[in-house]
Amino acid sequence: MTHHGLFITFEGIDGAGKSTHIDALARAFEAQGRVVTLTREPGGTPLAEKLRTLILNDPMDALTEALLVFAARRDHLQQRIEPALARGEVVISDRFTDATFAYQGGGRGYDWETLLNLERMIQTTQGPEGIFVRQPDVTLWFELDPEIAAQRLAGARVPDKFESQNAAFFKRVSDGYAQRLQADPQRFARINADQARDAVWQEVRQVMQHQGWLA
Ligand SMILES: Nc1ncnc2c1ncn2[C@@H]1O[C@H](COP(=O)(O)OP(=O)(O)OP(=O)(O)O)[C@@H](O)[C@H]1O
Ligand SMILES: Cc1cn([C@H]2C[C@H](O)[C@@H](COP(=O)(O)O)O2)c(=O)[nH]c1=O
Repeated sequence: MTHHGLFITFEGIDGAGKSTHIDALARAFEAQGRVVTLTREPGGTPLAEKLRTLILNDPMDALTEALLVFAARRDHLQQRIEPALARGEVVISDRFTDATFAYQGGGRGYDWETLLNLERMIQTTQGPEGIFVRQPDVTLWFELDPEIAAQRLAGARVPDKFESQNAAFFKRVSDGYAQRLQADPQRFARINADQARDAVWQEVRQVMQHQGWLA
């Protein structure tokens, strides 16, 4: 049986609980016979993982950060995401371009229009139906109060450059996500991340069932 590729992204502030559910979603698709590519941004290819180390650890200005995340994304799209989608796989990515608008646009205050231009340039794809700008089929936005996310992360691991930002930064990141949702409401599903893990998982599952992708 041939399948259409599906591109699903998880988004939200650090500590919102995304990673907790990504594996479970992959297993649920596999149980239905789908091949899954699990990946993350920044990262997902050897080159993009090298850029990730720089992005998460080295101080740099907002434009440099934006250019590096888009460079990593271009490699990721070309080497992993597009080939997997062409094979009909389910691609699940822990973050994608909405994170750039949220963190570099919202958190850092970098120019939104420039990010839109970079998005168009980096995600332009040549497919059988012509040229288009690649976007996820569905984006799950894990919404959580920054104070609660910080409590969840406290002591869990050594914080990186982003995780050590204050609550005001994460409030701007959340506002950035909200702005992306407003611009493309059909693509987004809001997940109430301020619930027990099982209740969060039920919401994730329901979104997939609503799309007709999971039984
Ligand atoms: N629903 C929940 N209730 C309480 N704690 C949770 C819940 N979901 C996840 N956690 C815990 O919160 C912490 C952060 O979760 P997780 O790593 O999944 O978040 P994340 O969104 O992937 O973060 P990051 O983007 O920084 O990697 C972990 O210690 C995890 O066990
Ligand atoms: C894709 C992307 C990510 N970031 C930030 C957001 C997070 O703080 C880190 C990634 O860490 P995670 O534990 O894997 O969530 O990178 C960003 O600032 N811009 C981006 O485009």
